[in-house]
Amino acid sequence: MMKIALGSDHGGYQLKTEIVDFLNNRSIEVLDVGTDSDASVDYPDFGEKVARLVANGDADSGIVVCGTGIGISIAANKIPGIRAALVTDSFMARMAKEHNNANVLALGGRVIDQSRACEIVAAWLDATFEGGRHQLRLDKIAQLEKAFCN
Ligand SMILES: O=C[C@H](O)[C@H](O)[C@H](O)COP(=O)(O)O
Repeated sequence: MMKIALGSDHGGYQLKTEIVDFLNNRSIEVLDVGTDSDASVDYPDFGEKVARLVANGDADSGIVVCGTGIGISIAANKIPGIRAALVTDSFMARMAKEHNNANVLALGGRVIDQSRACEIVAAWLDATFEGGRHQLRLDKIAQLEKAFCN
């Protein structure tokens, strides 16, 4: 069964609960790292938790949500091996997988509604990485990571 790590701050909490239901309906196992309420928390803590689960192979991929999706995607992208993509529509979601092989999807709980979020998650899950020229570009990103992270 596919496993997805899911995390948010308070700005993404409500949308996260709706995504949990959507994933459960698709028989996907959800590793929910929190947050668990609307109380104010710091998005880097949850971006890190999701990214670590994906980077170490405990989850197949991840979804992170904050108010805009910006801060939590920046945080997740600091973990080596993570390609977090902030998307706002299903075309971007499909491209994030087909071209960028994004292993973390970032969403804005104050930007998109539940139905848009579900369309986006479905488009990302159902797409397939195309490889080829796109793999060469991902290899360049991996080289950048090697050069600047130790
Ligand atoms: O990129 C950051 C996120 O959008 C946060 O969810 C946002 O900055 C939180 O703002 P506040 O603390 O004012 O609720």
